[in-house]
Amino acid sequence: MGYDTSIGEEQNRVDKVIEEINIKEEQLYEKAGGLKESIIDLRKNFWEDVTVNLDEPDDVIETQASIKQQAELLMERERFHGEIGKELKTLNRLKDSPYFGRIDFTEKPGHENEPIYIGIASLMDQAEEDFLIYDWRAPISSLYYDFPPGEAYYHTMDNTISGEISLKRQFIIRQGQIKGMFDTGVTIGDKLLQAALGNNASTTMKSIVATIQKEQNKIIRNEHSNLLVVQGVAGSGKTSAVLQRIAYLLYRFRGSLNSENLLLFSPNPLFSSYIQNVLPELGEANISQTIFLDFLRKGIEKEITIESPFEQMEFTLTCKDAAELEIRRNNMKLKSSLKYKDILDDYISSLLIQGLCFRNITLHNQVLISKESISEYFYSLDNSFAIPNRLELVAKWLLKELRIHQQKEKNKDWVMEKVELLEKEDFLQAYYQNQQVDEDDFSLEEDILRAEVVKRQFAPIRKLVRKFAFVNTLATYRHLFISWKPSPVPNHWEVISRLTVEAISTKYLSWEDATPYRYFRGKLLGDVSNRAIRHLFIDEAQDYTPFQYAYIKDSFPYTRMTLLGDINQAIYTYASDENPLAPDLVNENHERITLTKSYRSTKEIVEFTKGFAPDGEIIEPFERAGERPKVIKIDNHKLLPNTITESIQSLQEKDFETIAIICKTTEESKRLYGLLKDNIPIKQLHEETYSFEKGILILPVYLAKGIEFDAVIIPDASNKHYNQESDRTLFYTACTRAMHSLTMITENHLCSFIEEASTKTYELE
Ligand SMILES: Nc1ncnc2c1ncn2[C@@H]1O[C@H](COP(=O)(O)OP(=O)(O)OP(=O)(O)O)[C@@H](O)[C@H]1O
Repeated sequence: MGYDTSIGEEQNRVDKVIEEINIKEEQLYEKAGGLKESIIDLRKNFWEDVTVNLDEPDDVIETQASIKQQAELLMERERFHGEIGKELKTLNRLKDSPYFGRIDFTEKPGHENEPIYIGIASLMDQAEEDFLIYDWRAPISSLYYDFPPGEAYYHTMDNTISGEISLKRQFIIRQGQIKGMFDTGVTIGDKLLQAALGNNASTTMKSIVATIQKEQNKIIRNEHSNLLVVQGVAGSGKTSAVLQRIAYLLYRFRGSLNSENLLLFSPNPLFSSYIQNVLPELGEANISQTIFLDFLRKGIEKEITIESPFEQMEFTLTCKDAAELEIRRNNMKLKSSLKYKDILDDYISSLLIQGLCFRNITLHNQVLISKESISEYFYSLDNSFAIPNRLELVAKWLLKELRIHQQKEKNKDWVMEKVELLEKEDFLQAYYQNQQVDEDDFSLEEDILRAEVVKRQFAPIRKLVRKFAFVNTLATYRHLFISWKPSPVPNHWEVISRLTVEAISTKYLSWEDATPYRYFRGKLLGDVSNRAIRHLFIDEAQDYTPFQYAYIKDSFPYTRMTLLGDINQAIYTYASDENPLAPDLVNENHERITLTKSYRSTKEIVEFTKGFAPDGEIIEPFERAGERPKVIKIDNHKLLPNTITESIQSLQEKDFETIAIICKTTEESKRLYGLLKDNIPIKQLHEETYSFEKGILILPVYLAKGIEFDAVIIPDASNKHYNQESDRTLFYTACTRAMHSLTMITENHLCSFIEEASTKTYELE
């Protein structure tokens, strides 16, 4: 029998739990206070408590040990202080809302029926015997997510425990008061989910712990897959699930895994800030996030300009010159492919014998060591050694040569000029560093100062040599298109070569060349694989080309990966029609989870977008009602600003707070912004926008990836604007950003995608 308690009794329990929390909090404050004083004391008296004696070697060792011991003590206390702070924060959160779920579970056979309350963290009673609250990530809590009332089981580390759930209850508790309580039936009762999804959009993503769905729970709790691939339709909770997964892994492997071991690749800076609250809300530290462009940038010379994926997209969507576009597309297609990786590998092998380009080593524009002599030295070394190993030997040789040059330079005139420019402190430092100087011997003094000046001039050169800066990787890459012929020669190789050489000559890398170049550079200079990152999460994985994905795998060979994406939203299809989510491309061992239910948008919006989604038949809407999407036809483009303004007014009357005008390109978004900005308070979002406020926003679709808004207006849904098959995923992505309302405006003809949707699924005005 379950404890079918009434709301009054449940509130009593909440009050009691809060009392316990208060007591715990008090105790922690006391501990923290005492600890803080002891840390301050320790810091103050650090040197007094250390035995310092440097007379004999043994004493030195003892002194070192004593310092180390004292430092460790301090660090340990500080760490403990940090942990208390974290615990206090969690208690504070629990005080507001101690839990969101309860299940009454009877373990078979003949066990007692036990109510289990689930919240964002565990809490024990004062005797440390019973759990007042179970962490949502505890093994037993999975019952709440995986089963309706009835037979159920969960896995512990080494066992499976079966039993029966007699009650399943959801709570909404705010400021310690129960605001809602629902007993759920056979389906996880989604009153709570209904309520959560019906809310207005927020400018930062929220955690979904209270309403995780069974399929999402599989993603969150997956522990054994080295590669987990999630294909989930728009709004199916991929991003939400991956963030809860991170929190789960940090909890499950606490002690051996921390936030520095995890890395998330996100689609744009706006998205990064959009999700930044979720982990702290769950009491976990944020993990590192980066956009792929920034990740590449770190390994490419600073003086090279790299095109961003958005610039590439903007070019493709706005280029009016068909021939130029064709060449560029061919370039993208080749350089996105694994075939191109093979070409690079062949070229790299050929460089073992000849062709590597070097740079002169110069001082004040005078060549000290010429590139020809570096090349000669390099190619005199045993060619069975890998290139990076040979470069290591070249660097050693160069450093030795530089020492000889340094000696020679010392007596030149320019050195004396620089000596005179030395600052007083530098002067003294150089002078006294050399203690055996005879103070009356001026020639020795000059010698020391000259040596100091030359050493300083050579220091940056030596540093660059250690970094192999004497190898000109960009020129070597360029030569691939000038003096080398791949075999077999790929289609359009000649025009592709011309295009690439032209760009590289101005130190510009197109987005399609950025990853291949980074890969190439790594192979020449010797990339060390990243061992610190134990889990890598790639959101919007469908937007990575096969080459990029192969490069990522190469860079993180020991890392577990979770790829999340949606083939329907593959907006870079013009560059590559293969993507890393496609089953035939992921040929290594992996586990695949498919999410088909869409939670973000109302049923009406999902029914409409399903009509033209590339893989539409599998999309299921969540039962949340709203108005049908609206298509407004105008006869003249001059009416557009007014039509948009009127739509916004009517949306605001319905209390929608975040209204996004989603354009196809930045060009369109700039133009429209110009037309609207004097009439309505509107914010334009661009590639460098890092956060946004509620209100009226205008942005291109590729920056809206992963984000959602109360209402979306598509200002030009005509067949002139969305006219290519490759526009389908763009249009689908734009429409699926809407939670509650979708409006499309078109002059003349509707785009073919709308026409593919059943006319019953939208309203035509
Ligand atoms: N189990 C859930 N409980 C509550 N809300 C949920 C749940 N799953 C998804 N949502 C909500 O649905 C919306 C979409 O989720 P999310 O952004 O994670 O989906 P996605 O699959 O990454 O979408 P897209 O691919 O379209 O960017 C969010 O508002 C999220 O909070």
